[in-house]
Amino acid sequence: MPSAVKPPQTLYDKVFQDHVVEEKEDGTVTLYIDRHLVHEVTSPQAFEGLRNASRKVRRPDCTLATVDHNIPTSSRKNLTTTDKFIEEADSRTQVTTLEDNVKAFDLTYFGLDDKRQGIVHIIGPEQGFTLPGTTVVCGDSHTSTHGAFGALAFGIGTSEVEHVLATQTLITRRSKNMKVQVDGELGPGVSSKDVVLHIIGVIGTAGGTGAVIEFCGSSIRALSMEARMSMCNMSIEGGARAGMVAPDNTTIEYLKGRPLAPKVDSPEWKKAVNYWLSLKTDENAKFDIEVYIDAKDIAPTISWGTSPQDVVPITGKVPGPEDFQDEVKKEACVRALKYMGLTAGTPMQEILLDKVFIGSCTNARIEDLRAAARIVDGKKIAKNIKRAMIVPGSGLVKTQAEKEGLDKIFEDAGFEWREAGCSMCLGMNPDILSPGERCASTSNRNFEGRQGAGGRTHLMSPAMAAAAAIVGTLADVRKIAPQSIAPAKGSPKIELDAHMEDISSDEDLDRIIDAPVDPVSVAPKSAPSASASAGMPKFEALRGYAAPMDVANIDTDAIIPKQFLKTIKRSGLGSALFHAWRYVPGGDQESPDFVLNKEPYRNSKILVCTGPNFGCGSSREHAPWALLDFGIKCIIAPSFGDIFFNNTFKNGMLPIRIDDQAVLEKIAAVSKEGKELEVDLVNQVIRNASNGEQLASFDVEEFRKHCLVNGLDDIGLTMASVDKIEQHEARRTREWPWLDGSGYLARHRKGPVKIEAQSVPKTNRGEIVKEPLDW
Ligand SMILES: CC(C)[C@H](C(=O)O)[C@@H](O)C(=O)O
Ligand code: SF4
Repeated sequence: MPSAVKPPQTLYDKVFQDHVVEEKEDGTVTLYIDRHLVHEVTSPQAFEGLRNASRKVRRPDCTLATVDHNIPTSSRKNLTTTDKFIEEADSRTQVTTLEDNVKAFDLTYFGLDDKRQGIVHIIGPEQGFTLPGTTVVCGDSHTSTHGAFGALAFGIGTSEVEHVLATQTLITRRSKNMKVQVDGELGPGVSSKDVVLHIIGVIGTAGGTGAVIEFCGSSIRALSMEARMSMCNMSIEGGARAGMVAPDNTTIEYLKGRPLAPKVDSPEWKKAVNYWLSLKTDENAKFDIEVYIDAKDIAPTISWGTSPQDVVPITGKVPGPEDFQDEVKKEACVRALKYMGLTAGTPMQEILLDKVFIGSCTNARIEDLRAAARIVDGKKIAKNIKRAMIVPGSGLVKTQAEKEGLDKIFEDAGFEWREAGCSMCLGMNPDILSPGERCASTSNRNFEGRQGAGGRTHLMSPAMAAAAAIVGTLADVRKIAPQSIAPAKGSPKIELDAHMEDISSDEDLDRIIDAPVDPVSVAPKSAPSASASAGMPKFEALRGYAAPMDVANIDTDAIIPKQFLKTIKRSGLGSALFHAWRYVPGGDQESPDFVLNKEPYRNSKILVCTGPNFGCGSSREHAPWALLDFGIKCIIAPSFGDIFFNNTFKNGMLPIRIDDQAVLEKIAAVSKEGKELEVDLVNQVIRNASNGEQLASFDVEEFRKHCLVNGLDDIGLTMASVDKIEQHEARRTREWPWLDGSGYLARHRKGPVKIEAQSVPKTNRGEIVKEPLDW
C-alpha cells in the first residue's frame, strides 16, 4: 500500500493546492482565483471580449477596480467629471471606458473622486481585500506585491484578465519553489528596498524565472508588512512569477480592522487566523533553488544601468565591461553605459541628478513617506534638482501623511506634493523625464525610456532618494542624515488609522462597495455558455523570414513603449513595435540599422533572439499584440519572461525555448543569411526552409499545443467544466467563508454591503509619528 503520509510542502505548494479546481495528467491546472484587481490599462480589451461573447463577470464580489496608471497627479480640488479633468484624450478614454465597464458589469470601483483610489497594489492590502492564503491576480506584473501576506499573487495579461472575469479561474501549471533566506540585522540606512535590489543583483533578472520565491529568514521576519510588500513587489524584477512571505503576527496585526478583512474576534476571524498561521513551509520541504544572504553584506544599494540587476552599493563605482565574464553581459554593460551617459570607474556619489521621484507601488506607502520625511526635515533640495515629486500611493496614504504634517515638510524642502497614481514610475501621464535627464527614483524599473524617452533612472530606497534630493547627486543616506537611520528593533508598530478613518458614514460605505444602483444594460444578464467561445486561428506550421536579435533581457517596455498602451483595442500596434529602436529619436524616420527596417526582415514572421529573458518586465499584452500586428507569430529564444510567455499563447502565437546556445546560433545563422525558417508545431521541429535541414527540435506543453493546433479559446474550454468551479466555490464557502462577498458574510452581493465601522485613534497634524522605520 502506498504511504498516506503527505510529503512536506512549501508555503507556495499549500496555497496552490487549496485552489486547484482541476488538474490534468499533463500538469495543466485550473486554479481558482480569490481576488481580482482591475485597472484602466489592461482591462478594456478584456471587457470587450466579454461583451463580444455575451459573458458576464462571474464574481463581482471578488473583483476590485481602480484607476492609477493614466491619471494626472495634479490637484483634484476642481475635479468635477473625468471628461473635464483628464486633458489627454487617449488617457481619458481609458479611464471613462473603465468607468463604463464597472457600471455595466456591476463592480466595486474606486474612481478619481474617491479617497480610496490609488495604485492598485497599494489599495488591495490597505482595504484588506488582499488576505493570506488567497490567490490574487491583476493585469499587472507587480501583483507579486500581495505575496507579502502569504498570498499567491501574480500578474496576468489581458486575455487572462478576461478569463478570470468570466470564469474566476486561470489555466496554469505549478511553478518551481525558490527560497531566498536573509538572516541577520540590517545595517543603518538599509531598508527592504536595498535588500531586494541586492537580491536581484545576486540572482539576476532571470534568476527566478519559472519560480515562486519564498522570502524567509530572520531579517524578513523583522520587517513590517509595508517593507515586505516592497520586497515581494520586486520579485518580478528577479524574474519570478511571485514572491511570498509566510503569514505571522505582523501580518495578523496589519489586517486587524481592515474594511474587507473579517471582523476582529468574530468566529470567522478566529477561523481565518488559524488557517493563516498554518500557512508555512513544512520542515524538510524541498526547494528547487535556494539562495542565502547575510544581512551584513547589504549596503544601501542603487542601480547604475538599465536593468534592475545592474546594482552596486552606494559606496561603489560605475562598473565597466571588464568587470563581467560573460560576453552577453559585457555587451549589455557597454550599451547601458552609453544609454545612461556614464563612464566606467566614476564613483556613484559623484553622479549629478536632475529629478527625484518618490512614489510607485514599490515605495509610496506611509512608512516610505515617513522615512523620506525624516531625511528631508528642515532641509532644502539642492539647486540643481529641477523637480522633486512625492506621489503618495493612495488617497488614504496622502490623507494620513497630511495628518502627520509630512506634506508640509516636503513642500518646505522644495518637493511637489501630488495626488495618488503611478505617475513617473512609467510616465503614462504627464509626469515624465525629458531626454537625457537623470532621476533618483524609488520605483522598480530602470529600463531604457521607462520614465520618458531618453530618461535615465537610478533605483533606490525612499531614504536614499530623499538624501539624493538634498545633495543633488546620488548620495549615501548614512552620511547625510546619520541621526535618522538607526536600524529597526523588532517589528514596527502598524498604524491603522489611515485606513480606517472616514468609513463610518453610509455614504462612504456605499462608495467603498460601489454597487451601482442602476447598472447600464450592456452586460449580458444570462449565464454564459461554453459554446460562446470566440475561437482563435489555428497554428500548425509557419514558414517565413526570421529576424535575428542578439540583445539580452529585451523587456516589454522596449517591445512596446508606454505611450502605446493607451489604446482600448488589440489591433493597430504593429507600427509601434520596438518604437524606440526602430525610429530615430523624436520622429517617425526609420533607424536604418534596426533589423526590422532591413530586407527581408520587414516581412518577418519569426524572431530569433540569442539573448536570454525575452519579454521580461511588464505584463502588457500589448507586446504580443504588437508583434502579431507586425506579422510575427513565433519567437525563438533561450528563455522568456513568464507573463509574456503565457500572453503569446493566448494570442495564437508560439514562443519556443531553445536553451542550447550552439543550436540557437545555428538557427540565427540561417536567419542572418536571409533564408526562411519552417516551424513545424505538429512535429515540434524547426527546419531551414530552403533545404529542409532540421535545425532543432523543441518542447511544448501538450495542452498549449492542443489549443494552438485546434485554434481553441480556453475560456470556452474552462466553461465546459463549470460544475468543477461550482464545487470548488461550495468548498470555499464551507472552509474559507470569509472569502465570499469581499470578506463579508453575504454569499452573493446584492446591492451595497454594509460593514460596522470601528472607532480609531487620530494622529495630530504636524507630528511625524515616532515609530521605528523599516530599517
Ligand atoms: C501597464 C502594466 C501592464 C504594467 C505592468 O504590468 O507592469 C505597468 O504597471 C508597468 O509597471 O510597466
Ligand atoms: S510598477 Fe509603476 S506603473 Fe506599474 S503598477 Fe507599479 S506604480 Fe504603476
